[in-house]
Amino acid sequence: MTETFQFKLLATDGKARRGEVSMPRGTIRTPAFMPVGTVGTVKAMYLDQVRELGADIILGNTYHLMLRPGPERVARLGGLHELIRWPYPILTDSGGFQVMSLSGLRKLDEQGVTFKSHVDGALHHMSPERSIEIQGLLDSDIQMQLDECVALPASPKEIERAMEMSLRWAERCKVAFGDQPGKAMFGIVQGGDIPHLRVRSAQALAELNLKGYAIGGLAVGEPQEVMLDMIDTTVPHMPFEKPRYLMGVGTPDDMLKSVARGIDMFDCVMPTRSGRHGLAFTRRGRINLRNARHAEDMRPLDEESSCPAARDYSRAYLHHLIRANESLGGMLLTWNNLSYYQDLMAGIRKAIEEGRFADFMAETQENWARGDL
Ligand SMILES: Nc1cc(N)c2c(=O)[nH][nH]c(=O)c2c1
Repeated sequence: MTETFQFKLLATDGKARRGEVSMPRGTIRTPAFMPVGTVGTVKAMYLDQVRELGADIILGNTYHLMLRPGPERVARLGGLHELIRWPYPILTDSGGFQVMSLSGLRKLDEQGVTFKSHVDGALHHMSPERSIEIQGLLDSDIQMQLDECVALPASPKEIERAMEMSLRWAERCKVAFGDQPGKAMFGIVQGGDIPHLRVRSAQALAELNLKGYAIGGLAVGEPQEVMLDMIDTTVPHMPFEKPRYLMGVGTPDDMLKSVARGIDMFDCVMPTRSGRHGLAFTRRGRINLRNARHAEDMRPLDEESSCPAARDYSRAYLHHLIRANESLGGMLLTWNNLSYYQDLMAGIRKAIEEGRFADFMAETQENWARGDL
């Protein structure tokens, strides 16, 4: 651990990178998957379980936390780490993405976003400066700039407008963040599915000399090949020596293919949300435990797994719990899924260290294709 924010590259294998982000609250081994701790909890998990599975960092959603318990209250209670009992790094998003997807958006202009809370209908305004202020009150370790993510498909004019405003907001967020040695503010590359706008955004953000950079505006419903094309377009214009974070991604296959293109950090609700709905991720692909074919299958999800949820419970029981809408069903499948995601990231890191990432990727995809155990 260090008193400052540092990123160092330990190994590369093709475009894949093995690195470490060192911060006062801990070290993040990259490539890293960040479980989403939406409202100060990784849903259906105890945070010590999340840590035991290998998570070095979790994500908090600024939109949800600003509505309740509220940033000033969290600050009075000692900050988010103290409140939720997670002493390791936390990354917070800016809130803008969820304002635009969850709230009753009322106005979006140069000053920021004005919206009605989905909780109580109260009116809120969030400027770039307020977003950074809120993330500071939460005592977030990695803070994201406020940006505007345009849902695809969208017109080139609309995508360019949003990208240029996001660049201006990035400059305002940098000023508001100031100089916080043990913390970082990341910029977010926008530009939709238009290559020259992606390049413009990445190059302009690089000029700001921020501590890390995210690729936003993807995982918003576009086909995987479009996402991968935009990663290929954007990464060469992102600073090589800074961490690269692909927001909202993704499935295990998305992450493998993105690591192969030079991405270091991921977050996604996929393992937690789909676990609560009965979907299990395993080394032999996905298993939907709602399916009647599991009703009398006494096999575990994966007897070779180190996770008790995968090794010690039958598919029949998991099927029963999910069909009965019992909390334990979502708890066990969330536990299994986060275990699988973290095991996959650990396998990726080791493969890059040993110069065999391409073989690891091919073997992993072959196992998925072989189907259920
Ligand atoms: N898929 C995405 C998930 C996200 N949380 C974000 C975000 O927070 N900001 N900007 C983005 O473009 C974005 C995309």
